[in-house]
Amino acid sequence: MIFYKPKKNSSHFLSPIIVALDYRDKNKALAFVDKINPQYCQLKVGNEMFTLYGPEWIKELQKRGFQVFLDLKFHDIPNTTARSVASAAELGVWMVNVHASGGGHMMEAAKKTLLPYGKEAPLLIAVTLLTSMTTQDLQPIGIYGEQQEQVTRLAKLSQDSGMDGVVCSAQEAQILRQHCGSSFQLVTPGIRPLNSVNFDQSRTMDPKEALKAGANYLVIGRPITGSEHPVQSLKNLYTLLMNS
Ligand SMILES: O=C(O)c1cc(=O)[nH]c(=O)n1[C@@H]1O[C@H](COP(=O)(O)O)[C@@H](O)[C@H]1O
Repeated sequence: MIFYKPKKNSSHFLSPIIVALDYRDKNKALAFVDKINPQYCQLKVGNEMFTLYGPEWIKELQKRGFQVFLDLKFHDIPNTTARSVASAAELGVWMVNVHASGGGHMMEAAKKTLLPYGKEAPLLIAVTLLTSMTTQDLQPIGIYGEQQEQVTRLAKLSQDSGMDGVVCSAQEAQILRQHCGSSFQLVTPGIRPLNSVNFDQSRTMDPKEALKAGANYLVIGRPITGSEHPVQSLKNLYTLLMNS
């Protein structure tokens, strides 16, 4: 099993699991977080919890030793996006993301703003095509062709614009490995262990298969946080991946 580096040039290694902390209630989130160990996973804070609880919530998680992926999917003009990414860096988060469809100028500006942070800069990741979307969803938004073509096009643009990696579905991991090489980070939501419900996700994959396909990180929310025993579900997944 391969472990992954937390920040560029760091000698510490991280679990491949990122748990999406999509809770409305902070106390419910803490009831889970306080029973797990940072060795098992990193934590992703998205729009729901950040809107409610802000930077203090990030600090609470960092105080407990967790690396935080701030998933606010910035998508704006280059100047605004760059300043937002710099604000994320000020929070000391481990990973932050933007939407690749914001374009090359936007991503380059975001990358440039992180230069002063050197080794302390968060990993900067671009979302390609949301894992809830299928080929049928593309035409109404003016994109003709297959989902995989769109993901590949945006992943290459992201790499050329200096991103450390992309968010994609694990279904595209293998092809992106071929196009983008081995050091480009592939962060894959839509992870669904056998017998779990897809909900609104379309492009899904089993966790072991996702790692085999070339994903670096597996983003997983409801199959863990919505399960009857979230702590046990996380530990089981960790053990499964470590023993594979
Ligand atoms: O950027 C993300 O994290 C993301 C991108 C994407 O394409 N698909 C996607 O599901 N996500 C996030 O990954 C998490 C998936 O959660 P579950 O579907 O509950 O496992 C959610 O927090 C989403 O916001």
